[in-house]
Amino acid sequence: MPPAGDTRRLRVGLLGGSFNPAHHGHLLVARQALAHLQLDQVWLLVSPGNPLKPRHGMAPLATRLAGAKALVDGRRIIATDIERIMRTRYTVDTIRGLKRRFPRIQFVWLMGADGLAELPRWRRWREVVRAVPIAVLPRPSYNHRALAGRAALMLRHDRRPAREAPVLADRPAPAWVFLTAPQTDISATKLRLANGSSGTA
Ligand SMILES: Nc1ncnc2c1ncn2[C@@H]1O[C@H](COP(=O)(O)OP(=O)(O)OP(=O)(O)O)[C@@H](O)[C@H]1O
Ligand SMILES: O=C(O)c1ccc[n+]([C@@H]2O[C@H](COP(=O)([O-])O)[C@@H](O)[C@H]2O)c1
Repeated sequence: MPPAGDTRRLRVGLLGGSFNPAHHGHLLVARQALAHLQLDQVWLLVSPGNPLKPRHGMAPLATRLAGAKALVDGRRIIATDIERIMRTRYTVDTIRGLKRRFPRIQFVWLMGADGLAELPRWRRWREVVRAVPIAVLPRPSYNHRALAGRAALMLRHDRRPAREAPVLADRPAPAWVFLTAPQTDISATKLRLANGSSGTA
């Protein structure tokens, strides 16, 4: 948190996800974002239901939220089901709702490289990009696909070098960076398979 008397606006990174279940890859991404982007907090937005993912195998929101809360410190990294409260599922609506509720916070959208590769499938994705700066975290086996994909190509003029990450939150959107950072190939899919669980247990 900024020191008392500091009038600098709070900088918050938003890591949206299913968290089915939450894992140490999420924690790594959140910690890297805090450090590289000089954020005050990261909020894990536990989704009521990713519009592109099947409902089958998706654990209840309360279970996924509890798992995410158990993983984080609840101070600089917090887990929230604010999308349930705002009744939003599409990111374009979530960001609009958050900016309305928290007009003084500077938000940055965070996602792994798989998110950048998938971005053109999101509802009104160009609007998302115009609404908030974006930081993409590297993820094994997705990085090349993401940087060679349609979103990266269409947004190439808005890409900022990774060394500008510390001021990304101050930049008007559209602006995005692809961070260089240590990577882990952990995924919720792998954990579900290892647990022999469909996610509903
Ligand atoms: N190992 C990882 N490295 C980088 N980013 C990650 C990693 N795991 C998850 N993320 C990012 O965290 C966000 C939420 O991910 P999500 O909850 O879907 O986890 P997941 O492991 O990708 O799940 P699943 O395997 O079920 O698709 C996404 O932006 C995703 O790219
Ligand atoms: O807005 C969309 O159309 C959209 C489509 C797919 C995924 N998202 C968001 O992307 C984030 C990552 O989702 P997930 O399930 O892959 O962890 C999460 O916040 C989702 O709500 C958003």
